[in-house]
Amino acid sequence: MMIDPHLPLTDIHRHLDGNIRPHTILELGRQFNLELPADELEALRPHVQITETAPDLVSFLQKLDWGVAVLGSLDACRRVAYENVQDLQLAGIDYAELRFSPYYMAMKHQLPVQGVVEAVIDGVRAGVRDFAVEAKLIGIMSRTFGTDACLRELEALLACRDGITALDLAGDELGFPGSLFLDHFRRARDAGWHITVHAGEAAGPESIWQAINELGAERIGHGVNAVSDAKLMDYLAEKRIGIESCLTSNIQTSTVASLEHHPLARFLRHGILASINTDDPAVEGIEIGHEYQVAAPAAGLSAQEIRIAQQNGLTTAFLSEKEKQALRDKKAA
Ligand SMILES: O=c1[nH]cnc2c1ncn2[C@@H]1O[C@H](CO)[C@@H](O)[C@H]1O
Ligand SMILES: [Zn+2]
Repeated sequence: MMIDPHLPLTDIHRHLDGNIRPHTILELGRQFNLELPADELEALRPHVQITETAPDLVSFLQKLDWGVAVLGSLDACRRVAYENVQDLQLAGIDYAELRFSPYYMAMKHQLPVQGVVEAVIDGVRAGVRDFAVEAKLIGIMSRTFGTDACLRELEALLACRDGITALDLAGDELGFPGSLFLDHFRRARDAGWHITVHAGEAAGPESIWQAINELGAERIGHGVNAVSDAKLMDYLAEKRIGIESCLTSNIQTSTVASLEHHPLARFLRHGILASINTDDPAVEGIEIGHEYQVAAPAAGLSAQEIRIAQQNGLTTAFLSEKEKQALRDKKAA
């Protein structure tokens, strides 16, 4: 029993556009008359789910493409957002930060980017009402499509700034370094948003320093390559910068060779506020329970360390102290 039932279970690194159900991909494909690589579930699965380790991050990310390719209308975006909240309930998650890239979702069918943001906010709001879980939204800029596309999605997100809690940067970290996005993040900070950045996943520790010092990151997505920089390890602990670890994802992207080599246990033993999260559950074919029950023990975490990681998820969540306490009280009862 690796999940403490008396503590809130969180998932603070979870892409809603990386968690589109294969069954929904089939249905939307039919609805919009789209050519899919297969027309039944088992044959579709290898096209939308990782079946063997991808050689690198960018190859892994291609598996997300069919999910967004079937988003033929804003209603489809709303549906996918709504189903994502139902998935939280099914997984036993009490609180999640769901992240999404509106430009990536809009791209294939040239949907209005701001319309996508509104549809996602709407779908999540309906889901939270119907499924009795808590969720907040993080806007993603997909660096892979360049600085101009990122500006477009930033502006669409800013138009709905009250429905969004934080800004993130995801996609091809090696091809598009954080230094290209200084102005984008200045505007996000001015809007009063929290900041988290995918860093130190494909690139080295310098990318993590850059995210903290130049982009204003309060948390780091993945951050695996921090282990090679002792000063950075100290800094992360001292400044209480959260590391959003995603164990299975890091194996599937070939970021880490195997779970026993994953740095999460070293982060925790160093006093870093690292947490356990899914990343892209439908694409990975896992859920949060698997990360706690199977992946974390395989990564060398003791039961007590897993419990600390569970606490760290709430500690580093983009919530007020009052909101965190309300979640704790609900579980302790
Ligand atoms: O593990 C990851 N590392 C970096 N970027 C990611 C990861 N998973 C998904 N995305 C990126 O996030 C956006 C969709 O939310 C897309 O840009 C996708 O490529
Ligand atoms: Zn991610």
